[in-house]
Amino acid sequence: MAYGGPSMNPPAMIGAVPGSSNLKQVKLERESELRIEVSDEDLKLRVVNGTAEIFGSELPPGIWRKFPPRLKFAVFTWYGATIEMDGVTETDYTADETPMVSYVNVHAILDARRRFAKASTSTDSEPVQGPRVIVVGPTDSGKSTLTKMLLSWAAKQGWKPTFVDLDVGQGSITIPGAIAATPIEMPLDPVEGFPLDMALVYYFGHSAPITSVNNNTINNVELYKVLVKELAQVLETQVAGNPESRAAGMVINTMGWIDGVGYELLLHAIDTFKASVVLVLGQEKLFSMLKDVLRTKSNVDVVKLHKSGGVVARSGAVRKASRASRIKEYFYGPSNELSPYANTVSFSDVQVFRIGGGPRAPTSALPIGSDPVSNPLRVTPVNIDQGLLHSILGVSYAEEPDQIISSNVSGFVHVTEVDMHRNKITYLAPSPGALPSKFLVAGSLSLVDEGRR
Ligand SMILES: Nc1ncnc2c1ncn2[C@@H]1O[C@H](COP(=O)(O)OP(=O)(O)OP(=O)(O)O)[C@@H](O)[C@H]1O
Repeated sequence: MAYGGPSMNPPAMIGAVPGSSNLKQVKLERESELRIEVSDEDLKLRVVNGTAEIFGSELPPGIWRKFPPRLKFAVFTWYGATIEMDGVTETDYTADETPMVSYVNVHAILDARRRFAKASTSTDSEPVQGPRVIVVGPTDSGKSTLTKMLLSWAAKQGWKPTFVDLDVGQGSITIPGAIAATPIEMPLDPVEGFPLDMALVYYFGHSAPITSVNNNTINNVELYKVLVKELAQVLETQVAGNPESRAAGMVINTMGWIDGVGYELLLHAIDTFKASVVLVLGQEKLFSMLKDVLRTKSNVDVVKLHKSGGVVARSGAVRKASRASRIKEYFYGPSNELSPYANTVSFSDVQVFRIGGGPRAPTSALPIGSDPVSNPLRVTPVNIDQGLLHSILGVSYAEEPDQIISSNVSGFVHVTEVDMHRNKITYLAPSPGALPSKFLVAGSLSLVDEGRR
């Protein structure tokens, strides 16, 4: 099997379907895929013949599915299929060189380990832990995509693995700026993505551990580590009481930041989650560094995998736009089918906090002898004023302000109006009614509301 770089074959088209200018059929040979970037309009697609899957999730035969604008995905077939599309794509081409066989081989090994762990549950006093897989690699190496495949293939076989998302840049469970985990009980829907109802979410509040806001560098590396630890500890307790989820293990997605502090954070995540399999996508250097540093740990396997030629590289601007659309998706749904609820409350009904000392103060602005580095874990009340307009705030489950760092959030609100005359704040929330808590957490994430997409 050959895999690696892109192989752009002219679409193996059966041709336009008579009677409709936008209908076309594509015949896919075994182990090939149709790579699609949806244009600015929805695309409809169905499997006419054979079987095909999108990132590990099988498409039901004959049924039209609608894919929203700008979605990038591949329809892969193991044994051959005919696909029908209705609509105009930005791009679509078939590729027969994919790393899918190596990915499914990894799945087979994980499956065997899950079975071994499950069998041990009933016999051993110290049950074996199922595989804890962490997917690492540079930006745009296909980490999220491989994560989805491994989860969907596992769920298809009846496992309920836990998905852990540490990528605050994209935030696939809820929104960017959050780290979260959720059990996966069914293959993932290619449009809806990850289920939200059982998610355990911590709000970090920034799109990267070190960010720049209004030309000020904000270093929240400590906070990131603390939240990763909190999440790991809670999952550890949950898994300890649940043999099914312990045997199924975890699949952990990480940020594409792999140098310097980013590398340290990867090691921190590997250690904190006690990862047993490290999958390194598309980078020789990272692979050998990790292999070397983890060589003394006999229970950790470091595996190198090829990046798929279909992964679409995104510029900084595209990433920013995709973060904004991810946040909109949280409030409006993937196909703009939901309506968030607007609520207006008095300033006194809520308390907003920020974690960390904000930007570093220049030494010259501080009293002599004082430390220019502010406490990275300090929880400070925030005055409600126009500065909060457009902010995305996490609704904390904390009962007291000093529990804010260690508390998960019930969801997010988007501040759409701050009325300084009436001391009222208006926000959008995904569900109606009063907020489950009055403690709100602010970070540097915001969304300038352009209304519905
Ligand atoms: N085989 C493929 N064909 C078409 N599109 C693909 C394929 N694989 C991945 N993509 C698309 O490429 C984009 C980037 O992939 P993905 O999000 O998996 O990369 P990543 O490494 O997780 O990115 P990040 O650096 O943001 O974490 C996504 O939009 C994904 O749907």
